[in-house]
Amino acid sequence: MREYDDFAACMEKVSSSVKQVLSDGRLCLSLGGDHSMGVGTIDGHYQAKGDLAVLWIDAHADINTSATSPTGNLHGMPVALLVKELADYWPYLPNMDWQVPMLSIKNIAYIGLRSVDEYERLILEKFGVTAYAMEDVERLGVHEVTQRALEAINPNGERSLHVSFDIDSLDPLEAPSTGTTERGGLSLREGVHIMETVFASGTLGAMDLVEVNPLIGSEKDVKITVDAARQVVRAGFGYKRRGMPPLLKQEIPGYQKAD
Ligand SMILES: NC(=[NH2+])NCCC[C@H](N)C(=O)O
Ligand SMILES: [Mn+2]
Repeated sequence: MREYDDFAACMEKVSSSVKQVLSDGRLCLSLGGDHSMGVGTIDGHYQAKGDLAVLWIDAHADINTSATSPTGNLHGMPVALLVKELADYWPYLPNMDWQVPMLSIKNIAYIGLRSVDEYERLILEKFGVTAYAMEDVERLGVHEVTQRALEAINPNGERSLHVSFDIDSLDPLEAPSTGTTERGGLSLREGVHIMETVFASGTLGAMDLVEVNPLIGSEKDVKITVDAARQVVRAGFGYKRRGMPPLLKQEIPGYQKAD
């Protein structure tokens, strides 16, 4: 596993920071960076709120173990580290004793998949994971897919929702500055719609926005990628494309009473 020691040390800190923010009664937004970050953010969320629902929006399933990964890259493994159903498929991991896989694989749903490794596919099938790939977005439309995903993992809206949004879920035309682009992805509009639906559910506890890499691509590539990330995030926290009235003043300026 590449850069394992840094990962283990860093995630323990991420987990305790996220736990702290959520225990203070705030919402938590984590920006990345490598998607392996989800191990820390979701662990911290779980410790603060207990039973969670996780919406994983990604081109990839990120559910490889060290034994199935074709690359050894930790950003392809976070979901497998988090779920209890896969705990017995890992060797002993040094410096990860703080992390106990508590999440049920039944409480995770994917949207946007289009690059899934063979053993990842086997895992998704074996455990009946809720997974809406790009062909499902085409068939059902993004609104229906998002509603069904949320219904599957959080039917009563009682669980705190964690959204882990990988910018590579978007089409590389919309978000080129990321390490593992896959063509044929979500449009920015679809990404924004998913997050508007999440906001409307009133269940969001914490969100990750990951894999934005400003070292990849031209200045223009970086600009459109960061702007896409910004739009996705603000939709999740309540921004409306139809516009927002002023927060403080509710009178229209310039009014003069005719006499
Ligand atoms: N977060 C990501 N960009 N993940 C890409 C994972 C690619 C591949 N499935 C792997 O395990 O290496
Ligand atoms: Mn990912």
